[in-house]
Amino acid sequence: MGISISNISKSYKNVKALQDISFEVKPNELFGLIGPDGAGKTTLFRILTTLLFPDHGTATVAGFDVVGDYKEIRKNVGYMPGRFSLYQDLTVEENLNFFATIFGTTIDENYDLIKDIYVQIEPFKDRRAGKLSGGMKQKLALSCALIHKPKVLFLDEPTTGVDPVSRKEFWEMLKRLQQKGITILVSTPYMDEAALCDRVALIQDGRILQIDTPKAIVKHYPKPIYNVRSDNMYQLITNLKDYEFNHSVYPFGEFVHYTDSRTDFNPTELQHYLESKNLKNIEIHETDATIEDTFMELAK
Ligand SMILES: Nc1ncnc2c1ncn2[C@@H]1O[C@H](COP(=O)(O)OP(=O)(O)OP(=O)(O)O)[C@@H](O)[C@H]1O
Repeated sequence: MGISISNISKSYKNVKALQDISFEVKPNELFGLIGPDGAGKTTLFRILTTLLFPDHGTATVAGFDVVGDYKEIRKNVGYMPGRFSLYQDLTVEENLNFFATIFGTTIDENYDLIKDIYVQIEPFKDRRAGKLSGGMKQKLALSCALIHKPKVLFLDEPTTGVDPVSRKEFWEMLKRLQQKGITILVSTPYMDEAALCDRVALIQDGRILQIDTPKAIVKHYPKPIYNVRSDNMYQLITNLKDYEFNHSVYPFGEFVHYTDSRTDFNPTELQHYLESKNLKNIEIHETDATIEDTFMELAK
C-alpha cells in the first residue's frame, strides 16, 4: 500500500518541472520530499493524486495506477494541498461535513481517526475557516484530508507559514497517523523537518539528488565542516570566498559553514589568513553536517 514512481517526467512548455523521477515509498512509511520552491514537489503531488498527467513514466499509489485507476486512487488517498484546500466562507464544521459528504461518509463514521486533531479546533466549529489562525487552518485541512480514512496521505508543505509550536505539534500528529497504518508522503522546504521522516528524497530542479534515511544522508557528507565566526560576518564571507582553498562557504545561522578543498586542511592556517585580513574574534570549530549541508553540497 505504498507508492511506486518510475521514470516520471513532466514539463510545462519549456520548464522541465520533473525530470525522470523514480523512487518508492514503502507501506506505512513517513517519507519526506525536501526541496526549495520550484523544485517540482507540487507537480509530483498532483501527478500522484491524479490531478495531472505525467508526460512520461508510470506511478502507482496503494497498488493503483495513477492514470488507469484514477477513481480508485481518489477513494484511497487524502491530499492536503499547499494552498486553497478549505472553503474560507464555510465554518469549520461545514468544511468537514462537505469533505465527508463528497466521499460518501460522515464525520461520526470516521471520527476516531481525526479525533486527536479535530478536538483542538472543535471549540471553534462555528467559526469561518477564513478567520482561523494558520495552525488551526492546517489542523482543519488535515482533518478534511483524513475524513474518508485514506490509506495514503499526501501533504504538500503543510507547515509553511505555521508557527514553530504548531509545526512541532503537527509532526507529532503525523507520527500518530503513521502508527494507525497510514502511508505518508510529505513535502517541506524546512530542512529541520527532514530529520523527523523515516526516509527523505532531496529534490531540486525536478531531479532527485539523494534518497536515504536522514541519519545516513548526514553520515555520508564527504568533508569535515567548520563553523566560522568573527566580528564582521559580511567581510568574513567575502574573505572566505576569496580564499584559494575554499570548497564551500555559506551563512549558517550565527556562523559561516566552511569546507576546504585540501585533505590535509589545518584550521590554524585559515585562522592566520583571516587575521591577515584584519578580522577580529575569529572562531573556527569543526561541526557536524546537517541535511541542509548535504543539500548545499549536492546542489553545487
Ligand atoms: N502551471 C504551470 N505552468 C508553467 N510552469 C509551472 C506551472 N506549475 C509549475 N510550474 C513550474 O514548474 C516548476 C516546478 O513547480 P512546482 O510547483 O512543482 O514546484 P514546488 O517544489 O512545489 O515549488 P512551490 O513550493 O514553489 O510550489 C517551477 O519552475 C514552476 O515555476
